[in-house]
Amino acid sequence: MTDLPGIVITGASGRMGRMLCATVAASDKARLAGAIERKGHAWIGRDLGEALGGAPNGVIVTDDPLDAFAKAQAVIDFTAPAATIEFAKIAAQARCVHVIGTTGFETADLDALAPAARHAVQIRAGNMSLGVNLLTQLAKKVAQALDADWDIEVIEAHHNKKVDAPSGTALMLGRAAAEGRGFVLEDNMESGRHGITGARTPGAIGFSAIRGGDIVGEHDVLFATAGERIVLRHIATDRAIFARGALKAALWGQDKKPGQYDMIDVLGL
Ligand SMILES: NC(=O)C1=CN([C@@H]2O[C@H](COP(=O)(O)OP(=O)(O)OC[C@H]3O[C@@H](n4cnc5c(N)ncnc54)[C@H](O)[C@@H]3O)[C@@H](O)[C@H]2O)C=CC1
Ligand SMILES: O=C(O)C1=N[C@H](C(=O)O)C[C@H](O)C1
Repeated sequence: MTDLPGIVITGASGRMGRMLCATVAASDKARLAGAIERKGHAWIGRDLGEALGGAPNGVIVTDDPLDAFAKAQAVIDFTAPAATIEFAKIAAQARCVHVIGTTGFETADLDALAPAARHAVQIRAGNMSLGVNLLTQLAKKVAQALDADWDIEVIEAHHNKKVDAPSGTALMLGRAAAEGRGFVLEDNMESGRHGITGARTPGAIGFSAIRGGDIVGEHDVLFATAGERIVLRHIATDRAIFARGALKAALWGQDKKPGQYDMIDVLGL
């Protein structure tokens, strides 16, 4: 046992869970304190290191988050909205920093997350990478600088197992552009065009989603007007960028007051 902050990974067997376990285990600033999977999962009761295909590491995968969170200082959670809402309540009880990478929340889900942040630090972002968070700032600036006759479209591409659309990142970029234009995204967004849609709604921010193969995550913010276009683009080729950002957030949150934060706060952008 060391004095390093202990971190629990939820959804440890998932695409991001595996990457997070490896990132925390390799860090000299944190220790891997626990691994959670859903009830009935084949990894429950197994040594995490062995389940990941390597040497035993002494971390036993559990479906009991309260016991695991109580022995840790932070939880990194890339799972699913319903699971994350439950983890938020338990992180608040255990006074653990809760880093939320999960996407696909409805408005009611976000409302359900809020009370837990009265007791614990909650850091949530649809994308934990430095590049995307920087791009949100650029999207806001460009949207602010251009006239309303520049149409804004967000185009995203992901692997064929992704369950939510638009992606959390696309929504972050769309929200930033809407903020630059001085409106709330939900008041003027268009997604899933199909059939006789009619002409584009002036001023709306449009969303398109591509799903295929093993694409890690690609996002364009397109600004288009008569005679010219600007494209802001981010391409993720390695999930390690998200895991590194999440670990940074977990460490950053250690001395912060309870409340809701995002990666702009963590990165100081
Ligand atoms: N914010 C960011 O930077 C990023 C966010 N994501 C988001 O993270 C989430 C997970 O993505 P992936 O790892 O690709 O999905 P995945 O499906 O590979 O993994 C999800 C894991 O969560 C586990 N899980 C689900 N319910 C659970 C519960 N109640 N208790 C414990 N474990 C539970 C599943 O068993 C699975 O192992 C998605 O919402 C995705 O959009 C993904 C990459 C980056
Ligand atoms: O599900 C994914 O894979 C990803 N999800 C996040 C999102 O919804 O934007 C971040 C990244 O693009 C990968």
